[in-house]
Amino acid sequence: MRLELEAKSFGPRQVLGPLTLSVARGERLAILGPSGIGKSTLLRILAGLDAGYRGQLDSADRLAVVFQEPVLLPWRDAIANIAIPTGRDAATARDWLAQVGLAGHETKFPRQLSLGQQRRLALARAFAAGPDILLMDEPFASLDAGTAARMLALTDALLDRSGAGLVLVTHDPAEAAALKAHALHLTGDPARLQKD
Ligand SMILES: Nc1ncnc2c1ncn2[C@@H]1O[C@H](COP(=O)(O)OP(=O)(O)OP(=O)(O)O)[C@@H](O)[C@H]1O
Repeated sequence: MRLELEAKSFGPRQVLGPLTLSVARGERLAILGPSGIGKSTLLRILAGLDAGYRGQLDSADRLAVVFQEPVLLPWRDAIANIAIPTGRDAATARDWLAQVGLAGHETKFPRQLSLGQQRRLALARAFAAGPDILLMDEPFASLDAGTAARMLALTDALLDRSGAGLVLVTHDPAEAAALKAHALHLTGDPARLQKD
């Protein structure tokens, strides 16, 4: 996918652009920058969730998005949380749960899972959709160090296995390094992308 962003504004205030970003299967990018610079805004544009900008987004790729909040179906168990949004059957959903270390939790509801487990469920759902490109917005924030490290390793392994590309939004350069992602920095006002 490729984004040529001339400008993104909220009211009179331009927050982003001009900037260009492209990513393909097998490539990993991390978008770094301080709070409020426009990282989430950029990711939402890439995900097609915000069409209010000047520029062009070209994407024939299948995308999956992982947000900081796991955004699960509260009244459905873990299997249904994968099967319903992705259209996969229960056996496939079960297999994905096992791959993210959630075997034995198949019939639990999201509220019966810890935040780390909910995040892994959201990760399994994203990969179950078979994306070409995975878009992630701070998915490792507010986890304890051990849980975050395990989830980073899991994400790395699933990206390797699936061949999916990655755009990771984070304020933490260590996460970019752990995922072997090429780091791009948002800087300035309005913010533009700068290579390492
Ligand atoms: N819906 C909106 N309406 C008006 N301003 C907005 C809106 N969404 C974001 N902004 C502003 O745009 C700028 C970029 O916000 P954004 O959430 O993309 O930053 P961020 O880098 O993701 O920050 P954080 O790391 O804290 O999540 C901020 O100044 C924010 O206040």
